[in-house]
Amino acid sequence: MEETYLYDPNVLLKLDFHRSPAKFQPFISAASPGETWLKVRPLKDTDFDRGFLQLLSQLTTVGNVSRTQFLTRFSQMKASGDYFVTVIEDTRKNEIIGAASLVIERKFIHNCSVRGRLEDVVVNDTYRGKQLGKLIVVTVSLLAEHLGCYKMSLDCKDKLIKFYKSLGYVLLPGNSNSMTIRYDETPNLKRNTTALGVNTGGDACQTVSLHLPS
Ligand SMILES: CC(=O)SCCNC(=O)CCNC(=O)[C@H](O)C(C)(C)COP(=O)(O)OP(=O)(O)OC[C@H]1O[C@@H](n2cnc3c(N)ncnc32)[C@H](O)[C@@H]1OP(=O)(O)O
Repeated sequence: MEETYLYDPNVLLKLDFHRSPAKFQPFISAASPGETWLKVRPLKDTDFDRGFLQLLSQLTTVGNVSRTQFLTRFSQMKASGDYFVTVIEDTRKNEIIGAASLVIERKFIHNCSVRGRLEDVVVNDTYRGKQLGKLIVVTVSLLAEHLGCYKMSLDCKDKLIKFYKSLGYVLLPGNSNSMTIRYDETPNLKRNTTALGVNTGGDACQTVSLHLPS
């Protein structure tokens, strides 16, 4: 059966991992991830059967997504051209073990420029601590630069700030608050209003930006 990539996989081979401040020991990259059985590549339409959604459920609630729903969303993302869902596969097991998404946002400002947002970063818990988190985040960060983004940002919990700082992301002074209004919970305007902007310690999110050298 023919498989479809979300985007051109060859673009990942062009990324220069020496541009990243991340310290890889030993050195690895998307083109050479350190093991013959590891593959860094764009999401494929067949990854429904490689445990992609099960992996995402280690990050947040996925729900009961059917194959049809998955394929419809995949087609929409591919048609838009602005979604770069990137995965790490353990080819021995035919299983997706890491993922991160770059979403391109098109702007009028800065001469109709584009910026990137880093979303949905996760590594299978049995594979953590082996540089794969760094590998997948650096891959999509370099991809953002390659695609012409003037900056990339992300929201994360406080405990991950150190991780993202080691990859070049910084908290911008006076401009690192993440604010959210949720529409998927029982409507309760008073509660939502109260929650906005309140620092809830370890669960609070921070906005961290990567400014790419010009
Ligand atoms: C923008 C977003 O999507 S934010 C959401 C991030 N995702 C999650 O929280 C989902 C659950 N967590 C995970 O999937 C993983 O822990 C990840 C993706 C955060 C990290 O994956 P790993 O493969 O373990 O990362 P990796 O091995 O590259 O570790 C890099 C460094 O970050 C540190 N680190 C990794 N995870 C954590 C954590 N949860 N808390 C604190 N430090 C961490 C490691 O100790 C390591 O430090 P070192 O280089 O000094 O030894």
